[in-house]
Amino acid sequence: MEILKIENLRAYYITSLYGVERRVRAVDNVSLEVMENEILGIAGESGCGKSTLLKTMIGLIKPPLTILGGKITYKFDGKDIDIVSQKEEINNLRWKVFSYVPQGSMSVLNPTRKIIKTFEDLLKVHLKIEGKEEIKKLSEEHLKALGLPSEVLTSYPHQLSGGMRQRVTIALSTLLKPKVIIADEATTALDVVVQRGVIQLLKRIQSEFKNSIIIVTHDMGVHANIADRIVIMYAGKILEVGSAKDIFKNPLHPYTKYLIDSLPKIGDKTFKKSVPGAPPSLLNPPTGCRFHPRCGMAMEVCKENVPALIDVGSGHKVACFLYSKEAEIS
Ligand SMILES: Nc1ncnc2c1ncn2[C@@H]1O[C@H](COP(=O)(O)OP(=O)(O)OP(=O)(O)O)[C@@H](O)[C@H]1O
Repeated sequence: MEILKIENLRAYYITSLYGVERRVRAVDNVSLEVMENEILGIAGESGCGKSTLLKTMIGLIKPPLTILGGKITYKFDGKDIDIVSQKEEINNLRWKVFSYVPQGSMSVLNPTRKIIKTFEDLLKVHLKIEGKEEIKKLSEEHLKALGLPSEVLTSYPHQLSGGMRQRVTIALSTLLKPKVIIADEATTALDVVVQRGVIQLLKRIQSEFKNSIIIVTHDMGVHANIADRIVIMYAGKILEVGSAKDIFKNPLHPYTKYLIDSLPKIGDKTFKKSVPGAPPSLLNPPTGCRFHPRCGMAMEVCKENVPALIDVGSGHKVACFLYSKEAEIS
């Protein structure tokens, strides 16, 4: 069963300079389902719209970011809540239904307060728990369940290592047992050993609480380690979705093939080809398939029509005219 459904979402940054309107088409007609009890990875190069897609999922929609169409529906307690048309519901959903782990842990933890204070705020506001002893007990139990030392509660953020701070941030975001955890580049800027600790923590949370985790990173190595399914984004669109096994063993879209082929393999000393050309500007993206100017397989149709994202079997979806003639309806 799906817990979150995104349908035909268009989220643009609309600005105006000297009376001239600029539209950055960061998320352009994107549809996606997040299933219960899965780790979904969202991959793609810098600027392709990954963070914008996450922002819309958590209802962080402030100008210049504007939703021009589509739905973002959370399903819980037998209800469907579309946070585009029911913005006022976002505060009821945050922390309990979804929580967000942002890129830098220091932006969540107050540097002037001990960690326990941040746990306390969350428990007081959302669960109306006031007793200091009960707050301490619940916080300690939660950290213990996640294999983290409870001593961190009496520390200030600067007394912890970057990796521990990130893990504490993740622990905080799971304190109220949300059904969906949305993590933006949670492992970026951490060294590989610390990165492994964070990945293990996310996996442990998922197996413990059976919730869904959405993890955004450009690092395909992290996706290989953690994701059940992977979404490949390019220039504001989804080009491919599939199980991690399908994406790594049987990538279909020429762009995904480049991404996978460029990954280093032990013992393989062959030259790795990078994707030719540069990512397009989302102010004025190419017509047709947005990848066609960089694609070695491009055909005439790719220049004019936008390929629809089609299921080619077992939930493996691809938007490419090599696999289906169906074009997107705009
Ligand atoms: N506040 C903003 N105003 C205008 N354009 C923006 C704004 N924020 C992001 N963009 C543009 O939207 C597009 C998508 O950006 P986004 O941050 O979603 O990409 P990303 O894939 O998450 O990249 P990264 O991995 O570098 O964070 C980019 O072209 C970016 O320049």
